[in-house]
Amino acid sequence: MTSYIKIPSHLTPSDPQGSELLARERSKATFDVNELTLALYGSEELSRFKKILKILESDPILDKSNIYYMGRTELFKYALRKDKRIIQLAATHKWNVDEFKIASRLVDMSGPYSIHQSMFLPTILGQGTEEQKRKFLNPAIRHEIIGCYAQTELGHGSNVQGLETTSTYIPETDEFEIHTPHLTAAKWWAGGLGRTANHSVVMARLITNGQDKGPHPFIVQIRDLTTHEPLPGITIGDIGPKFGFNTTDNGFMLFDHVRIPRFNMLSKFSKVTKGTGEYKNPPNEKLSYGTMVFVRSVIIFNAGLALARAATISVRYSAVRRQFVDKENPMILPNGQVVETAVLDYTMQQYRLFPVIAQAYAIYFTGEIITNLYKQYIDQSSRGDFSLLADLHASTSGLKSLTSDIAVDSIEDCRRSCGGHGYSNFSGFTRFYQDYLPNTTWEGDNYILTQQTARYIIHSKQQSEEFSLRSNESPTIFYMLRYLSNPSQKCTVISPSDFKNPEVQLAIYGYRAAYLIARAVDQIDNHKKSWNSMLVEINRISRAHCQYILVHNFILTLQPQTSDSMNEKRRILHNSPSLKTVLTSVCNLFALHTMEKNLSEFLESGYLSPKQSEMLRVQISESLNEIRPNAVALVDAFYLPDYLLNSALGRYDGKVYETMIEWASKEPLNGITLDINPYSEKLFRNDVKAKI
Ligand SMILES: CCCCCCCCCC/C=C\CCCCCCCCCC(=O)SCCNC(=O)CCNC(=O)[C@H](O)C(C)(C)COP(=O)(O)OP(=O)(O)OC[C@H]1O[C@@H](n2cnc3c(N)ncnc32)[C@H](O)[C@@H]1OP(=O)(O)O
Ligand SMILES: Cc1cc2nc3c(=O)[nH]c(=O)nc-3n(C[C@H](O)[C@H](O)[C@H](O)COP(=O)(O)OP(=O)(O)OC[C@H]3O[C@@H](n4cnc5c(N)ncnc54)[C@H](O)[C@@H]3O)c2cc1C
Repeated sequence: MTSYIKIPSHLTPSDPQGSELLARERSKATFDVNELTLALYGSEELSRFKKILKILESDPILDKSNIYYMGRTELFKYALRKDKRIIQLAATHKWNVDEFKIASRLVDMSGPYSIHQSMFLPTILGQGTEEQKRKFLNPAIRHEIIGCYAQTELGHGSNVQGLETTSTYIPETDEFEIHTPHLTAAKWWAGGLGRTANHSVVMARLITNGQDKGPHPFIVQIRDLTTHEPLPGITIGDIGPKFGFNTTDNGFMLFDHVRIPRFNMLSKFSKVTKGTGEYKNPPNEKLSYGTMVFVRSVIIFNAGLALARAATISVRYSAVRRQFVDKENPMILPNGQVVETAVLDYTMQQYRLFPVIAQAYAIYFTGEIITNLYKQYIDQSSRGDFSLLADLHASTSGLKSLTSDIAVDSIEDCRRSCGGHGYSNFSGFTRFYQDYLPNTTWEGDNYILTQQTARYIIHSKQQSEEFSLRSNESPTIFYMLRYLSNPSQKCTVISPSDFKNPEVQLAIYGYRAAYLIARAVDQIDNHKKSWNSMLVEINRISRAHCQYILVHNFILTLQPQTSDSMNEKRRILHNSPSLKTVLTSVCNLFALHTMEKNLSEFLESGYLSPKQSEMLRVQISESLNEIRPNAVALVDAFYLPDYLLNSALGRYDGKVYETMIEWASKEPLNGITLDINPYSEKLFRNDVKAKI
């Protein structure tokens, strides 16, 4: 890339250098970083990750050094080029789906094909018959057709039952007619629709024999495969600039009585019979919402990765950034020189950043568990057993909401923890934050989704006689029985270190959740409170329940398991006392910091006393001290390469200042000649200064 300013090459940052500071941090670690990385990835995935990284890093088309200077159109073209390149590389190197996902994660830019891969393919896979898969899935996997997922409309997104687009069965021709009856029925937001897709999953109300059967998925070809023009009766466009996610062409679409064959209704679960138009009910009414359950489970896992990334940048930078001399405890180099204190040594910075490391680990482990639960559901449902669906829907809804909220808040906290440089695009936070942000809205607005979780839990409590039976089918709410059966118990903590006991932590979380649930049920059942009047409480219930799940899963991950049930990753963890020790500190910090952030609810439940809450704070400070020597190593273990981070602040080698000035010298604004005379006619001369 072109530099427009020559930076004097003899200048280096004042000592100590960033690389030296990070090396000192790394030498303090009490555990083997490589071992923890292996326990997170597993040896097979790690070696695939390294192999793919090497390919991507050296590919000129996937070079990221210019992207901070691009505007929307240029960025979009870059995104299209890189999407094509990944597909070509996948073919050359024969990548499987997991390898393809690794490459997409590393390249880290939503693109015109993202929704094709994340929603169009999974919808056909999950909702199509074998015949439909042969017709649509195989060419879609080969990217011979490119699809999008058009569910949301201009007037409705959250309320799927309120969608207005219709798909009416026409027995005479054995077709469906897709139509947009009102402006509010215009499809809106679909990723890849604006300029790219030639096919779409369209969620439309199925009307047959005059009866409205509600939203169902249909495959509609929307553009000509040769000219790429919209097909007759279809109007399509890009919806315009957005807060972020500008590398994807989110689009709008209107249908004017467009006919498609009956075959194109995805019919794995519900069908319309040829000629009679008879409707066959699905085994569960909500199976057509299946793609949303899948994507929500992916969002939970991705929240852990986003937190790991934010923590990596901010912790490394805080170890390099120095500000003021802490006179009571100055930073002294091996040569005796007193230097300014690394900002990571300020306890306030630790209190802001170390919980983010803990959130990343906590959500990563739950992400893995939810991914496995989803796989188990898919396995059972292929045999006609849908018993896990209600619990899976409830837990993915609440966890998607909680984890993406945590991630959005923490990414911004991490960015601010980098001071002024956090505001520069070179921090690696700007596009990352903008592109992450819609995770709190898409795939279900986070406040709406908590109603799904709370409703499931409240129903379970209301049917408490059968609750014990149902809890066997409901792996995520079994805990409640224990606490509901003895509501007057008190927390047993008598000293700060008692808070480190996992049983104590689970009891505190369990009582608080059970208390909120019992109180809401009382308000609804005995005081006839309306659902709407209870929405704030309902949100609290879902969050309390999901925080319990996160803490529970972290503790479970660290507990000894029978060797048969242990996979390679868990075996590495359990065979290493030093890993278990450091992750136990991280787990404690997650549990206790989350508790402190929600202290009013724990106190209100009466289970925790004000005296105990003081001890809680003492123990949090203790946990921060435990983590301090391992902070950099704990983020290094995430193994997020510089290629992914694209951050001057979070570089592995600590060369923060050298990179900041080098990247600034490439700002194209530095290359244009300006006429700043306010009286001259010309505002700009676009001639570029001599290139260096
Ligand atoms: C070769 C290359 C291969 C490459 C492969 C690469 C693969 C990469 C994979 C990567 C994957 C993902 C990456 C992540 C990127 C994500 C990008 C996402 C982009 C954004 C896309 C979108 O936003 S699409 C639109 C999403 N829209 C929504 O989410 C809408 C939200 N609203 C709803 O879901 C519903 O309206 C509602 C749940 C809020 C309410 O529904 P409804 O009114 O119908 O129901 P009720 O509330 O009355 O409930 C009735 C009962 O139904 C139960 N229910 C509801 N929903 C579900 C469900 N989904 N599943 C199961 N059950 C459900 C509900 O609990 C009620 O039950 P009962 O109480 O028992 O009656
Ligand atoms: C970047 C991006 C990409 C997207 N990609 C796609 C895509 O590819 N395909 C697709 O189909 N869609 C897509 N969407 C749309 C997305 O799924 C919806 O925007 C989302 O589901 C929220 O719905 P809404 O916009 O209707 O919000 P609304 O429901 O209108 O929400 C507005 C406000 O009302 C509140 N609210 C609404 N109802 C209730 C209630 N019952 N109780 C309490 N509060 C309520 C909400 O909490 C929110 O604060 C995308 C959106 C974005 C931002």
